[in-house]
Amino acid sequence: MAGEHRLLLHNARQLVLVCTQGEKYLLEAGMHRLAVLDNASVVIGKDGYIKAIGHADAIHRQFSEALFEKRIDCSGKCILPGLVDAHTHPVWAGDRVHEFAMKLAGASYMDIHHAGGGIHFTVEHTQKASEEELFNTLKHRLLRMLRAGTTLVECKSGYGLNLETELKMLRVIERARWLLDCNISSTYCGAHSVPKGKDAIEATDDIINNHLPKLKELNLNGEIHVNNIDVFCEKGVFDLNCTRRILQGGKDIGLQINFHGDELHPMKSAELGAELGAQAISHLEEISDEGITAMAHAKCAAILLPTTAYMLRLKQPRARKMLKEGVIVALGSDFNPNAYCYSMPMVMHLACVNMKMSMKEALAAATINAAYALGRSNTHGSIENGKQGDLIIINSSKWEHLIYQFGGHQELIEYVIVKGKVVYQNERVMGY
Ligand SMILES: N=CN[C@@H](CCC(=O)O)C(=O)O
Ligand SMILES: [Zn+2]
Repeated sequence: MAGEHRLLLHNARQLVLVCTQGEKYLLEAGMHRLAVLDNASVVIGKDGYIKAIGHADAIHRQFSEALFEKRIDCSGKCILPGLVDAHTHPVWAGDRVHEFAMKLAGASYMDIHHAGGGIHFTVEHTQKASEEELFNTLKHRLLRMLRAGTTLVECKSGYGLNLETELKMLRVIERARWLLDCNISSTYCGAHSVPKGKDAIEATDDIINNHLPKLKELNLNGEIHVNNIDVFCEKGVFDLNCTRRILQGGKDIGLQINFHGDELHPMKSAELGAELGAQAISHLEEISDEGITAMAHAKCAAILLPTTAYMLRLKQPRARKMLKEGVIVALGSDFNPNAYCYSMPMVMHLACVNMKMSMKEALAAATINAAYALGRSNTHGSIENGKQGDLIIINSSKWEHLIYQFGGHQELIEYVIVKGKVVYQNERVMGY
């Protein structure tokens, strides 16, 4: 096929498509059939979208007359879809390494929270930080995620709690959306904690009467583009009733519901999310059997966060039961000052070891299903014709090494490509 194209990736040992029929998500059986082509090539057009996928010889013949801005020889290597991180809190100031020490010494997450630390500590520092400072740290964090293979990431606000700081955080996320290479799904999380000086009902009223109307106005005039609404539905934070009011208010202004639920205590968050038509619920360590059934019927994705369960020594979410019952299981890093991990390859490894998922399941959960959780699986999460050309190339002849080599992604990932453009190429130590 003659003409000009942006990128040819040719002769990969394995090309991991994930799926081939435009599936919006994969359930357990579909995850087990994860689509992989041997000795294959991919073409990405000038518009950044995938134009052709096939066996290397066939693509070579089909495109023998074509011009490419760039060609990459992938012999002996694997191509995978860019990873999707469905849950992060990347905008904040002030680290919490001192709290890590407290937790190692036996303090629980809620002990620290109720003593005024945890989210409150981060809120204090984030309220004082300038927009510039927050943007610079966000940029640095998103670049680290990109180097670990993440090309679509959900970014939450939630360390402002007051309208002014929540908007500051959302503007910072908006700036990153325009200036940086990775794709962003933006989440308003003003109900991440009850602000000091208010109770949960007063905070809920403030969100509904003041925050949401302002978000609606700014979304309509294009100043920001918020995609999702989030609440921390937890004992001692926002109860089921406050959560319901806030999420319904967000849905009424056109936001997708994607919230924290059933993490530390059973709250019936899963049942509520299914009833409200939530796109996704995160954590779910304490989900009930009825909640699992309800989420499966509602096609509400479960975003499981292996780093948090590991770091806080919580019981693991019941991934196997969720998969068996037909829940759409996705993964996220939960990057935040409590769970400081950028790396989806490490998240997949933890999901396999601690949640008993297979490597195929973990990859599907970190690609097509994570994209579904963000409402983006029509354009992201698999390598299929017409989808955005977001890919990673790893220096291994078996794709599973990306999960198997715990912490090895920095050496393994050789290229990260967004819309057919190389946005990261691993540096080589010269002379070796
Ligand atoms: N659980 C609530 N939110 C975050 C933690 C935020 C924080 O501790 O700063 C989470 O998903 O793990
Ligand atoms: Zn979170």
